[in-house]
Amino acid sequence: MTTPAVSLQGASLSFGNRVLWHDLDLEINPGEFFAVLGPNGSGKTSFLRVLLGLQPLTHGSARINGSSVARGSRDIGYIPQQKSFVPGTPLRARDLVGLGLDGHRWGVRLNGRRHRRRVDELLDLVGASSYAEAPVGLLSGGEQQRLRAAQALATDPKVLLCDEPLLSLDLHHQQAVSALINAQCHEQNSAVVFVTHEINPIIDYVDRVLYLAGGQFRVGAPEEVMTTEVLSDMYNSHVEVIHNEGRIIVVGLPDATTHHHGEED
Ligand SMILES: Nc1ncnc2c1ncn2[C@@H]1O[C@H](COP(=O)(O)OP(=O)(O)OP(=O)(O)O)[C@@H](O)[C@H]1O
Repeated sequence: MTTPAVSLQGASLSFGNRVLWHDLDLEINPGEFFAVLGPNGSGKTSFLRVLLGLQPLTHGSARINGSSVARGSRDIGYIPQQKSFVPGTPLRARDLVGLGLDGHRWGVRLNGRRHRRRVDELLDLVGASSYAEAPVGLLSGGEQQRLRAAQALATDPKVLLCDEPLLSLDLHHQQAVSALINAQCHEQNSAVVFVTHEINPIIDYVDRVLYLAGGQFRVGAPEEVMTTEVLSDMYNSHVEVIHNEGRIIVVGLPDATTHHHGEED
């Protein structure tokens, strides 16, 4: 039996009397593309922070490849939610990607030429070759974001955690970066946990979703979770889900962050 890449047992996370999720049992397998969806403040980033070992659970346990979560795990690649590098950051684009390769401190260190070739390959895959030598602080938000994706993929991680990795990318680069993440998942057998507000750019790749809203969660295939019935129940308000030509359109979302099940508003 394969060890799950990610495993949560009886996991709950609350801040004060605010419950983000409660009693979550979940296993994510190697080679599975797992999307985490939900409105602002529903706990998507907190979910990644639990897996990164940065956020303790209120109850339950979280494991990565069979071991308790720990900060700095070499099994994990992470594309953080976008924050800009300041203009004076003393790194070129290729240095940033190279840091991903160098992160394998105990692994086989690539020699100079192979290192350079791999960095060039990754820069090319995210369409960043033309600005390889540019200081990162001078690049646009989307250009920086593509480098972060390349850096995370450089480590060939067993578990790839992505926090809104397509944010501020144009359509062409959204497609390129999501295809690259999909290849890491379905060809290299990494488990991908992909936080997003919008499922459509990755709809062809997603195996299962975790939908968080109003202190509740649902897990299942997109067609099981993204339905009028399920989302209306979670939001406690009528939400219409339209499936059209392979896309999912959700209409009439209330502000779920101010409504918490089990609480008096
Ligand atoms: N350390 C903390 N202490 C107290 N509250 C916190 C802490 N971390 C997160 N929260 C709260 O938990 C909620 C969930 O935050 P989180 O960033 O996980 O949401 P999110 O789903 O990623 O939101 P967004 O879509 O806006 O990025 C927020 O209301 C946030 O203020």
